[in-house]
Amino acid sequence: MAASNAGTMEKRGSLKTTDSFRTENVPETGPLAIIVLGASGDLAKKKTFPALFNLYRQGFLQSDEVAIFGYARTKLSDDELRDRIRGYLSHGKDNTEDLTKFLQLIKYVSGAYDAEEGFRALDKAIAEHEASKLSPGESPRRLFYLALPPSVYPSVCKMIKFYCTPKADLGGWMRVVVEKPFGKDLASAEELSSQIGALFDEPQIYRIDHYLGKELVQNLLVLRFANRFFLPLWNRDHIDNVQIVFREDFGTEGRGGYFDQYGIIRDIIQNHLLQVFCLLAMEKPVSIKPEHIRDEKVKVLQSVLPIKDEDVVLGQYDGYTEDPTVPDNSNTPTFASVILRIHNERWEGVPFILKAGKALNSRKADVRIQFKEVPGDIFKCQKQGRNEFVIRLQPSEAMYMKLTVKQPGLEMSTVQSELDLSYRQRYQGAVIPEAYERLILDTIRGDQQHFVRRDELKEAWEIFTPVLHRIDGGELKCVKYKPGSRGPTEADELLQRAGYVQTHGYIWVPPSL
Ligand SMILES: NC(=O)C1=CN([C@@H]2O[C@H](COP(=O)(O)OP(=O)(O)OC[C@H]3O[C@@H](n4cnc5c(N)ncnc54)[C@H](OP(=O)(O)O)[C@@H]3O)[C@@H](O)[C@H]2O)C=CC1
Ligand SMILES: O=C1O[C@H](COP(=O)(O)O)[C@@H](O)[C@H](O)[C@H]1O
Repeated sequence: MAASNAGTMEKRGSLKTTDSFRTENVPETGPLAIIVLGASGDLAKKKTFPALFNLYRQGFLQSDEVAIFGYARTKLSDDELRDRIRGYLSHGKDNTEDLTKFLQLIKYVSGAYDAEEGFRALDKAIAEHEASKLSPGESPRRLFYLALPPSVYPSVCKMIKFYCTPKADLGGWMRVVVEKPFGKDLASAEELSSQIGALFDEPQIYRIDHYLGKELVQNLLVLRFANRFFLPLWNRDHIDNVQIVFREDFGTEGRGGYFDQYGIIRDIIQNHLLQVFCLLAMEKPVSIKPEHIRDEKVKVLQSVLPIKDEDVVLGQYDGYTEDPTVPDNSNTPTFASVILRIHNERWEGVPFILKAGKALNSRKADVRIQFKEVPGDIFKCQKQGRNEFVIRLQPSEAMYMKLTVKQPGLEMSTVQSELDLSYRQRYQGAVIPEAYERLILDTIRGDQQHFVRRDELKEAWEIFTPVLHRIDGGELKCVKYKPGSRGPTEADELLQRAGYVQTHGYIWVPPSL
């Protein structure tokens, strides 16, 4: 969030659990400890601490109840950790009062991820904070954020369960946020789920997928179920094909070692794009309660047919293997286009094309719903293009409908135009929160709506595991593409085969203010 937006932010009162979303019978107030495990790492400095700072600036975290603890193996003093993260919070304005006060809330404890000593020291530091802040009738709240490689989740979860659980007589809660990738395939994800599930109940586990925290992703259910327009059209009778696309204009720079073990399907498609897919394709939930929404997501995932090889295109950009941490013979895809087909009454025959790539020609993520042609084309305008509803998730959040209108003037000719809802123009001055900010706030409030439930994750892995095993086994190969391009031409051919008809000569330009 831009620092310049700070002026438009409202200060909020102390955190309260929202009744309509309450998942546990928890006390609403009491000292709050946020523990960032892996505090020395990349995610912590780039996302977790900035999100916490933004929550603090907006008054969602208050000095009289919150303390933040960083934990990692690296030996650091409190001040050294603060100096490491300062630059990621300040946006160039180094010593604002808010920043200085926020940094003072942070303490650092160093220790191993599998030894009790460090976790006992962490527990002691948290307990001191709680003892100093606890008032009668209140209970401590502990939020553990695992900004760590998944390989250490089991041991870290054991340590926090055994050494950092608040004393039973104090009540309160403890919640654990785990990052993706949650496993590498169905079997490993299930094993990890069992290990963590043996220690914590499902309402304590927050499997984060930061795409679920993006403004326009959160808008999808509202769009679909609060607008009469869409209700009758959102099905196989009217929709021809759906694309969910993620593009990045940079490669795996600095993350090659991690990326090569996972690839683009595990990094983006199996989680981020599949979550968007669920929200687009699921049936209407009974209510907006987290469990009702997640029940519907599971159902639609269960209706996805096995992926066929001919519905997959894999790519790897030229130069990817030049990274010294990537093997020369790597078959890891940095690009993939995969068609999902749903076997149900609403979607039979409608391809959902999920496409993601690194080192492409642009950075954007959007959803493109292409409608079928109008029967009985009396204006002979079919060639000009089909109706499309496009949801631009990022950057420049927007949604627009491509439609055919009469060209202004004396002639009766038609032209493609759009109904455009560009957020920057329509909601001037509004602050769109960072995904992590929103999701951490949800965790504090006990709202699991935007987190992935265990059975949902299992279904997601069921869909992709056969393809992933075939890639890992070298049976499905990547084609090369040029960095800075659209990706492999084979992906465009796949799209055409799926029935997508491109509108030539039409480009949507985000309106300027
Ligand atoms: N970075 C990003 O942009 C994103 C990351 N994620 C996920 O978030 C989690 C953290 O990511 P990120 O911060 O990039 O990871 P890092 O590689 O930066 O690791 C975080 C910290 O974990 C410790 N660590 C690193 N490797 C190991 C290891 N093999 N064994 C034990 N400890 C280790 C290090 O701390 P120390 O040595 O001090 O203990 C390190 O500072 C991962 O699950 C990642 O997939 C998800 C989305 C985006
Ligand atoms: O989870 C991940 O997401 C980022 C892209 O996130 P965005 O919010 O900037 O779209 C991606 O770069 C990274 O590879 C992946 O691990």
